[in-house]
Amino acid sequence: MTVDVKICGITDPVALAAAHEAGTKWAGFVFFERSPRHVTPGIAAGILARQQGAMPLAVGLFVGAGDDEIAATLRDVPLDILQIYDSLDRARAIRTRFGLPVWRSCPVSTPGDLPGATGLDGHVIEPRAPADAALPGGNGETMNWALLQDWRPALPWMLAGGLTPENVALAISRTGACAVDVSSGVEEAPGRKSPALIRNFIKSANDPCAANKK
Ligand SMILES: O=C(O)c1ccccc1N[C@@H]1O[C@H](COP(=O)(O)O)[C@@H](O)[C@H]1O
Repeated sequence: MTVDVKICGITDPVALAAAHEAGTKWAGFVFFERSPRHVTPGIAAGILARQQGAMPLAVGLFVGAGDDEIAATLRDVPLDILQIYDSLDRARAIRTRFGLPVWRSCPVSTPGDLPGATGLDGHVIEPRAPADAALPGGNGETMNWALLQDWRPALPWMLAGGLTPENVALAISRTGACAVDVSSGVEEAPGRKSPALIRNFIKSANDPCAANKK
């Protein structure tokens, strides 16, 4: 079984090329100004334009964004999927308005937080950020994987939160995730992706024995 990987918070063409060559399925661009990985639509469009030939699916990450902001971004950037940090109703409205697949980020701290059949296209399952955190995600915090043990997901989902080349295989074996999402765990500094860490992460995610090597 191949585990699909999303490398989130791409800020330069070298990182996108490294992620693509290593086999990532999705490349995420963060359109949230408070993030150290924030890119403008112009920067994201420029990075995508530099990538020749085949390329990962482009995911745009939005936090509490209005329709005008999303529409303006889509005018410049050929996004394939929208990753939304907002209420379920708002995520559904965005899906209807823009006609693109929508993945909703779901902060999980109890089993009751796990989503059912929402009518969206998928969910990103991640830890609930502390109330005083500057960002709702991308904080390098790991969630309690045991919460997912008896969950029967109704839609595609990916596991996120504090994943690294060192712990991703264990996370997959504990949760049964078929897709994983990483941002800070493949960086050499906030907002600066490391091609070597990206390669190691994707390799570990697909090495069934890596969880036993720790
Ligand atoms: O990456 C960011 O800067 C970010 C900002 C605001 C919301 C979400 C963000 N990232 C997402 O958070 C999770 C986990 O990230 P990490 O691996 O723990 O750093 C992931 O879904 C990112 O896409």
